[in-house]
Amino acid sequence: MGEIEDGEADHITTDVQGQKCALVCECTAPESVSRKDNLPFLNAVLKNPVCKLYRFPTSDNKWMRIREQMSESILSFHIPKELISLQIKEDLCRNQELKELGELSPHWDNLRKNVLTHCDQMVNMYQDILTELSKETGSSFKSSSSKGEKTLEFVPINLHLQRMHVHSPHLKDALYDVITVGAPAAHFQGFKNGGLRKLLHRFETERRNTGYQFIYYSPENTAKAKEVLSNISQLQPLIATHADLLLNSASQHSPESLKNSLKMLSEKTELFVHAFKDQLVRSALLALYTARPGGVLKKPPSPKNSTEESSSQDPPPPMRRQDSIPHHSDYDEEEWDRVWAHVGKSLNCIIAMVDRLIERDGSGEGDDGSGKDGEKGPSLGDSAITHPQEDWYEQLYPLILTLKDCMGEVVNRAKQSLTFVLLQELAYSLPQCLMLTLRRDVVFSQALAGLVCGFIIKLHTSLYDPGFLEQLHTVGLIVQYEGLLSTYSEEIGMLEDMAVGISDLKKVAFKITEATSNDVLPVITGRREHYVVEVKLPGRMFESLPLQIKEGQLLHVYPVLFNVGINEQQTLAERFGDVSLQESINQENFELLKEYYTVFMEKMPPDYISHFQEQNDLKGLLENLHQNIQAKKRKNVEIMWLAATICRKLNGIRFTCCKSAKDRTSMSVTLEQCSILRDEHQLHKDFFIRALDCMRREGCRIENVLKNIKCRKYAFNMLQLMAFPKYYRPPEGTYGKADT
Ligand SMILES: O=P(O)(O)O[C@H]1[C@H](O)[C@@H](O)[C@H](O)[C@H](O)[C@@H]1OP(=O)(O)O
Repeated sequence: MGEIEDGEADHITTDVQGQKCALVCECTAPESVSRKDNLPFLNAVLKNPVCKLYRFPTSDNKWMRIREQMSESILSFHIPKELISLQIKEDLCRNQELKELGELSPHWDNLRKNVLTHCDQMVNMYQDILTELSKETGSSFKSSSSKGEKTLEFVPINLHLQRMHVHSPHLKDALYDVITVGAPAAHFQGFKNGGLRKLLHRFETERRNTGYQFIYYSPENTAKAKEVLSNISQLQPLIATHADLLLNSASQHSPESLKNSLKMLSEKTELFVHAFKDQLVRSALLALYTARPGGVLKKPPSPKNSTEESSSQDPPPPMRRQDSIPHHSDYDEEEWDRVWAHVGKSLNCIIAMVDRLIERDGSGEGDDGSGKDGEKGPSLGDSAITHPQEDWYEQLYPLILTLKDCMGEVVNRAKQSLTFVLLQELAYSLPQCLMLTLRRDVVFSQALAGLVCGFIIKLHTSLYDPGFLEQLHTVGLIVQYEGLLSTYSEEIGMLEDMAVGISDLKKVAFKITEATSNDVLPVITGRREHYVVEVKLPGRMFESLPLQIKEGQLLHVYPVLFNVGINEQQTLAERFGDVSLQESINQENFELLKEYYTVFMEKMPPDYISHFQEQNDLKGLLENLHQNIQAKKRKNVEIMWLAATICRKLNGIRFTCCKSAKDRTSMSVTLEQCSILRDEHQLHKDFFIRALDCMRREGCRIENVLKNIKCRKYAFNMLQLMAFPKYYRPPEGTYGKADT
């Protein structure tokens, strides 16, 4: 398999007989190292800890004590359930909007009916999955052997916190966390046609080139349509509430309160008006116009001057070629501008009226009703003529009604036109399009469960580190994934799924709130393009946070993935297959990591940076990583070590993944742990291999194998191991045929 050439296969195992490091004891008690008051919070999400204690010699012949801990998380099930509920809501809402699209010409109407049938089926499927998952109360672990189960599709495989706590004689205690989890992938759908990265690309290319019977909107524009729809649905009720509050202030005749209410109303209305500035709304309105019965243009609506990238080059479908084709001029493009501008004008009327009321209240003078700027809104009219003693409520009420009406009109038109954009996305290639959405949801759910788990643990361990908290709200957190998948056979598809799932995590932001009850489980809000995960902290912990975080500032994450296949399949890929997927993933993610580093250097305070630079040579490490990625060396595990080191130095969240997070992952995390002990805690160099073997033989990871497949053996055979890089081979007696 190649690795023998290096002269490394003389010993398949790295075990040194007779010279064992000491595994002092096993315990099941949760870790007691961090601040005690944080424990209930962490214990609410971590379950079934397995602990192992070791004692290893240091280079100056003292002893270091190591506590290794591995815990499951109830977030494995909680997050998928939260997410599926949200996705059902989002899809139900979209289906409703499709139904409310109004009258369409027969072609579009049939298309819509077809889309709705499939979308309803899809929602039913999500509901069934949610029902099944809800039966799993209290579950916190999905084993590797259940990875293909349909009802557990959204649940991450074998998710654990792998923690190493080091007490070394001369150094401060240190904690090293890695989240271990099976690569987020759609095992139930399988990998016959590849994974998301390829499938999405292929789907988009085909869709772009098959403009027949629907209008092509780019993924960016479809996403924009969803964003505007979501903004509308949030802003409209908010504006209505602020308008009612303004009326309330008016009836109380309170100038201060009136001013404040007006300020809020103005801000929200401006946001609302701004939301429609997009050219997409304009082009979508025209498109919808053509899809109404009789509303046909000579040409399909061309988004040439709009944000649209390309439109169908194919001839319009037959039903467009009617004799009674109206001219472009039949469509009054300016009507939208008028409707839209009415909202702004209505607001101006309200502002003018409030100014006038307050002014006259103060001066007791009369008014000619002409308004300050002389501009009259759509219905200000005679109601602007007012007197000091008049009821403020009476004066404002009709204006508020007008604002709400104008807003309703805008919302109605924009909603329908943008829903029409969504119909185009769904219209092509049903039901493949929905299966692709399902696949992306499944993969994302697994990735998100891991991320939330990692975030909460990171927050818990670094809660009293001011540098970390500053970084959290000014820069955001790097989340680094180490992938060990091969670029051969099925694992290509897994890696393609994983790459998209991890990249989709960019759409997630965190928000920390104060827990008001004992329920500290995270809550998710949002929709597919943008989710917010609310993490609740008990009062005392919440109080210690910086103001920006307490005020609800969104905290962002920057996911990066580096993959290096290490097994016999990777040897085949290198010899006879293709490793370009791994190469491009590593190259692309290196750029992302570099970008993060640049922002980190720019945004963190100068004092912090100068201290940071004294301690770390991040520039050098990044350069080294870059060179290793460019070098295109086989099984270059240096890439993983460098990426992990950079992540640790940048205070990031570490993940290690392979197909099941059981065998290869166990080899990698144990190697990482021992390498840290050697490089950071003066582990005696003669004991490096012994410590490694000891951990693999008796540590938490062999327990992980046991809990997954009920057998205490890593699922490797001798032949496979010959292909593994040297330090990834477990000791004799710990591997063999296992029924996985
Ligand atoms: O935890 P993994 O490394 O993904 O487990 C693999 C193992 O590496 C491989 O040798 C073995 O043949 C199996 O394919 C394992 O995967 P399972 O998902 O079957 O546990």
